[in-house]
Amino acid sequence: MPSFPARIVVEDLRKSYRVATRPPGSRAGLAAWLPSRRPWRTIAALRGVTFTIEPGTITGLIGPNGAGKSTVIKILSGILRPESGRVTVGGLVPWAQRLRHVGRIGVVFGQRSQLWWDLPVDDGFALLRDIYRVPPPLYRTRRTRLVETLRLADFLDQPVRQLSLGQRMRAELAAALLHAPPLLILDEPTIGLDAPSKLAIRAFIRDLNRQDGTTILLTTHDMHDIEALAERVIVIGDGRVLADSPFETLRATTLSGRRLIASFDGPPPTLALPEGVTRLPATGQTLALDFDPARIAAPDLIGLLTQAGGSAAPSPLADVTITRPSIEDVISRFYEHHAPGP
Ligand SMILES: Nc1ncnc2c1ncn2[C@@H]1O[C@H](COP(=O)(O)OP(=O)(O)OP(=O)(O)O)[C@@H](O)[C@H]1O
Repeated sequence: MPSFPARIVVEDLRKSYRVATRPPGSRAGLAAWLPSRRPWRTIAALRGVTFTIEPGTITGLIGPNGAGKSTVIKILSGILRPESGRVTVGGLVPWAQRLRHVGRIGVVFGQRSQLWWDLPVDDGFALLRDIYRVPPPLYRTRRTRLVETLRLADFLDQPVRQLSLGQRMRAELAAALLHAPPLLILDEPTIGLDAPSKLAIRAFIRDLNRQDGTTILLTTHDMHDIEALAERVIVIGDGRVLADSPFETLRATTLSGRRLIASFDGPPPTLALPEGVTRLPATGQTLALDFDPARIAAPDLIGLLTQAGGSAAPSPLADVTITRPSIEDVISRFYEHHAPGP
């Protein structure tokens, strides 16, 4: 069990990046190499982010590309220092008390390795044991358990660079957990993995949370990760928190809609859409509509399709399917709805 509660408190977090801009043209390009001549611009990555995460929970941090998720993760991991705002993780300020802090967290970046590329996996583990000063009895127990649950035995003696992506991800998880941290931060833990590997990683994360009470914070673009794991979802967009709710609330409020796909034997009709119905881009002889069944019943909507067409005879309706939107659809519409202003 974790030895201290990994409560995360983030208040009004702000962070900007200063980037050099390069005006077009080779002469301007050369001048841009001189620091004094270089034009700079500022990117506001976080514009006041606030949330609290309770120990023992699994929280998903989601948002479109460039929203600020990795910046939050890097600040929570102690890699980056914000411009302003307050952050404590289990009472420690990550960037100010970094050494103590990193001994209490595990971090896995799906796109980067914390293991040594040319070293066998097990040698990397031993190095991490020394770096984190893990007491030998704890190390032995943890290593044995992680090797077993993450099925590492077959490739412990192989250099990391020879591993498949799925094997490397499992080794990375073990590496992040050797020192038994009460908080595990995962940045895109299933990126690029095949379906069975994704399932295995999700099952491992869930068990870790249930059995050890480890607090989990993960970013992902894979909504199946969120559906399988996150009891709570924080949506970040344009450096701000757009939504923060239990996953079930997000599901109930946004997944109640239905999608109707109708195909016609000819051009689809032009419709005056009733309230609660939105037309989606569709091609050829197909019409796609999202509708709220509380406002218009499916048979009534189908009735409209068969009668529509103005003065011309409507194309005959060939087929109709009604589906629930996937969590991906819901989230991408949510992002569109909250798109940053100019
Ligand atoms: N080192 C950096 N230097 C300059 N700008 C940066 C840097 N890191 C991030 N940014 C900018 O800050 C903003 C937030 O980036 P961040 O990587 O936090 O987003 P993200 O939500 O993790 O995106 P993604 O889903 O694409 O990984 C973006 O506009 C990005 O271009």
